[in-house]
Amino acid sequence: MKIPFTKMHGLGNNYIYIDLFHTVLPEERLSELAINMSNPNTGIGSDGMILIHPTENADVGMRIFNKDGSEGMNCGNGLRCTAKYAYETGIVDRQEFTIQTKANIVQAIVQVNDEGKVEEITIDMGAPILQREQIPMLGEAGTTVINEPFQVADTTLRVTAVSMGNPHVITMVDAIDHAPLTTLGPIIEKDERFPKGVNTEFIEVVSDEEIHFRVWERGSGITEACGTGACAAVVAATLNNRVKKGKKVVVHLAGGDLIIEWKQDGHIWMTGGAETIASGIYHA
Ligand SMILES: N[C@H](CCC[C@H](N)C(=O)O)C(=O)O
Repeated sequence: MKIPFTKMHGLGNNYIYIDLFHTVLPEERLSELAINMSNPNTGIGSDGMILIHPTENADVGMRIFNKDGSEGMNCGNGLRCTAKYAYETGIVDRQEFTIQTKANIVQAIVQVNDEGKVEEITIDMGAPILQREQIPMLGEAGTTVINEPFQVADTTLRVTAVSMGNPHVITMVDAIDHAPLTTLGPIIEKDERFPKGVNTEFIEVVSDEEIHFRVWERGSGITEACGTGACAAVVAATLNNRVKKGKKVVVHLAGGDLIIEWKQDGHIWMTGGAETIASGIYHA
């Protein structure tokens, strides 16, 4: 099977994009394709696969698969790349449009340069989900998880849990370069207290408008950036009274910066770039 693809990245968080407006893929092979295409040795190499697809519920739909073949519910960097692709290929003909994910429907706004190329994208990511059982995380239903002691390996972290449609658990550290990302990331990812797994973030809050951020992603391990994770990090820092609602926060991810604002209306807005790396034909 020959599959046209476009490889794109948002701050180094890179995926293989398949345009299902012009290509058909068998549903039963999607997980296998994500694993095989993501392999840097025998495939194209990426953090996973993203499908851009028609939907009656929005102008365009997006599905994300991690490199282990699991399907995620949402993807912030993927949304910015999907918005860029949809505008530049004419799937949409407006600079403001909607994108449906498995988690929700978001509003995208693209900034276009003189050559008709999308340079910057803002996504209204909607409101975060904070109820423990909706993260999901085990424990007393109806409660939130803010600065909660979390025993793991031989240490006790203080964690805050936030869902952006996908689960995130955030720990504030004093120095981001010493965050136990590679040691605790994979353990927390599979911890039974997170029945659907979890994306694990460590953040260093520099001021009420600046955060350093690193992530171990569910299903993909360490990535250069995680847009939903950056949103969850700003929510966590706000819930811990380290930043203020209604203020733009610069989140420094390994691959670059995102501007995140948790607005007074409860929605989170994410602004950042997206780049096209290459396109071609994958031989499945
Ligand atoms: N990198 C993505 C998140 C992927 C989430 C995925 N790892 C999962 O939830 O299983 C982002 O930019 O938001």
